[in-house]
This record gives sequence, C-alpha cells and structure tokens, in this order.
Amino acid sequence: MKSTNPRIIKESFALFEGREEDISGYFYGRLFAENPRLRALFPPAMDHQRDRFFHAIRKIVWSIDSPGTLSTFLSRLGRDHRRFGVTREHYDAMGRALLATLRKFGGDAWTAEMECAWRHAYATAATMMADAAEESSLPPWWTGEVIEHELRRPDIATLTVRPGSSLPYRAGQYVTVQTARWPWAWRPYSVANAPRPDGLLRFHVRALPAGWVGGTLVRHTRIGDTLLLGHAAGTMTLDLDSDRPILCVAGGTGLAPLKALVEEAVEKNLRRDIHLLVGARTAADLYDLPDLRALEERTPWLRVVPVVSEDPSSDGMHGLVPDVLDRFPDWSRHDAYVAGPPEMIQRTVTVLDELGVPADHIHYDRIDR
Ligand SMILES: NC(=O)C1=CN([C@@H]2O[C@H](COP(=O)(O)OP(=O)(O)OC[C@H]3O[C@@H](n4cnc5c(N)ncnc54)[C@H](O)[C@@H]3O)[C@@H](O)[C@H]2O)C=CC1
Repeated sequence: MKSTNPRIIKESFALFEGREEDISGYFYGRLFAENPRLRALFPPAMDHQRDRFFHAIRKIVWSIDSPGTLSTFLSRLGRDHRRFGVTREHYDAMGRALLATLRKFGGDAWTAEMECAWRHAYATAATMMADAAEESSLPPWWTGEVIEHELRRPDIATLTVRPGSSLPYRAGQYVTVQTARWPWAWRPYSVANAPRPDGLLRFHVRALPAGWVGGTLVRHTRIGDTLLLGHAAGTMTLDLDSDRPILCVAGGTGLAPLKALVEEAVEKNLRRDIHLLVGARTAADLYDLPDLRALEERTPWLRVVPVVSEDPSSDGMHGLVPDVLDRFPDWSRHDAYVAGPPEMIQRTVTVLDELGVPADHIHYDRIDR
C-alpha cells in the first residue's frame, strides 16, 4: 500500500482497540440497514463473523507496512469471500459502512487526515481482494462427499470426505466446512492427513454444546452426505529447510493438524526425531491413540506420548500438556508445532519460551472458529 500512510493507520487504530464487539456490531448493522440485500450473504447468527471482521481489520493494520504479508493475506481473504457470494460492488458498500463506523467510534479524535488514510487503505485492500477473487482459477468452494464417519467418543467423530475435484492444501492447514443443515455457517477444521494421491480429507470433530456445525458433523451426518469445503488456509506447515528435531504438542482435537504434519514427515522420510505429545482430559478421550500407535510402530524416529489431565488413575503422564514439557531433557533445539484450545496454545508457547525454544521455531495458527 504505497501511498497509504501506515503510521496514521496504526496510531488511529488505537482508538478502536478494546471495543471490538460494539464496533463490529455497528458496522454490520449499518451495512445491512443501507444494503438489506447483503444480509442474505451472511450467516443468521453473526457472532463468529463479527469476530472475524475485527480480526481481519487488525491483521491488515499490523501488516500494513509489510507488502508481502499483506498481499498474501488479502488475496486469500478475497478468494475466500467468494464462498459468501461477495462481488466487487459489495466492497464499495462495505467501505462506506466501515468509514462511517470509524468516524462514529473515533469521535472527536477522528481527523480528516485519518479519514483520508483509511479511505485510501480500504480502497487498496478492496481492490487487492477483488482482483485476487477474479483471477483465481480455483472454485469458490468444493463439494465433498462423506465416505466414512466414525463416532470415536459420544462427542467426537472422525470423518473422511472426498472432494468433487482436487482441493489443494499443505499438511497442517485448515479448510472451512459448511453443512446443508446450517447454510452460510462455515467452520474451520484442520485436515488431519497429509495430501494423498486420492485427494481424500480426514477431519477430527468435537461437538461443542453451542456448536452448530460440529454438532451436525458428529451427530447428524451420514455416509453419502454432501458438505461444502472452502479454501485451505493457515501457516502452521512443516519447515522443510530445517533439520532440527520436531516437537508436536496437541490439546484434544487440536491433534488433527499435527497428525497431518507427522504423516508428511513420515511420507517424506525426513528422519528427524519427532515427539508427539497428545493432551486429553481422560484416557478415554485419547480418541486416536490406536492409529497413532500404529504410526509409531512403523516409524522408529517417532515417539507418541499421551498426557492425561483429569484422570489420575490412568497410566502414563499426568497434567495439562504444557505443564509436562519441563519433564523432558531439552527442547531448545527443536522446531515446535502447537494446536489445541487457545489457552493451551498460549500456555505452551510461554513454557517453550521459558525452556529456551526461539520464538521463530514455534509454529501455531490462531484459528477463528
Ligand atoms: N478439530 C480441529 O481440526 C482442530 C481443533 N482445534 C482446537 O482444539 C481445541 C480442542 O478442544 P478439546 O478437544 O475440547 O480439548 P480439551 O479442552 O479436552 O483439552 C485437551 C487438553 O488440552 C490441554 N488444555 C486444555 N485447556 C487448557 C488450558 N487452559 N491450559 C493448558 N492446557 C490446556 C489439556 O492438556 C487438556 O487435557 C478446540 O479449541 C479446537 O478449536 C485446533 C486445531 C484443529
């Protein structure tokens, strides 16, 4: 964004931090009031969408002076928005609503200089998104047929899905999934296997109490059902230039992307020592252990370590998975990959930092669910 003023954008963004909910609510309220037809493009419940909106704005602001990062992010966002049916004209309406929102929440501190910087930044971002969407040779979404559905726990299922045509992704990435039961509700799930010649995708899904898509996938999905799948995203992929040993730390179904990474390392025969720590509440919640043990059996340089947090009578290691890391000799030379609940990721990153793992050797994605 050449002639956008990054300093003004970053400084003025401080006016809005901490008021995410009100700002996103006002933005969408205003957008739909002025453009009622746009409402149909979005899900009935807007909570996740509102979070995503602010997250996207924050990410744009933070990377506004890193053209490479920004263009990768905006291009992906633009391609991805095709699944909502968003076209070039819609960006103008969104831009008007965004500026009106910033003006309102900026209050007396909002200046003409800020207005000009944001107007320019938005126009550039919208052009990048719309161009990327139009230039993409990939479809806006894929259909996928469920060919296996296995209930591993009352609230956890593994699914295998066959996309209608090849869906490109790298091990460790996630795709968004929509079920016929909840049109427009897209929820991200990591692909739990490395890319395969037959293109099949496996998912690990937990049904959460208020989770529409997860509940449907676990309890109301059968073989032969059709799902919609969005583009792959996420940066937690294997660093293939590194020869360091690998530490994977999984919490619950956060195992999915890590299993894909381990599979990729095994398929490529990387022969870098891998420790896979699998955190679960109870021994029964270790829903994928037999598969992991089979993989371990075939792979002399892979060690799978179950860690149970709420079941002191079970065999093996006990504790929250980040809290057992200091019971091992030394992780400081490892590349670390972390996935699970957000608090678990945060704690694991802190502990790894304390144990001397350099920040740029710790990989994780913050997925907006
Ligand atoms: N299904 C998927 O494809 C993916 C799911 N995820 C995320 O992984 C999470 C999985 O959740 P559940 O299976 O319900 O896990 P869970 O809540 O049952 O926790 C599993 C283990 O994670 C650790 N843990 C949990 N909370 C912790 C905390 N506050 N501090 C430290 N350690 C903690 C503990 O070792 C615990 O035994 C969800 O947040 C999901 O969004 C992440 C990536 C992919």
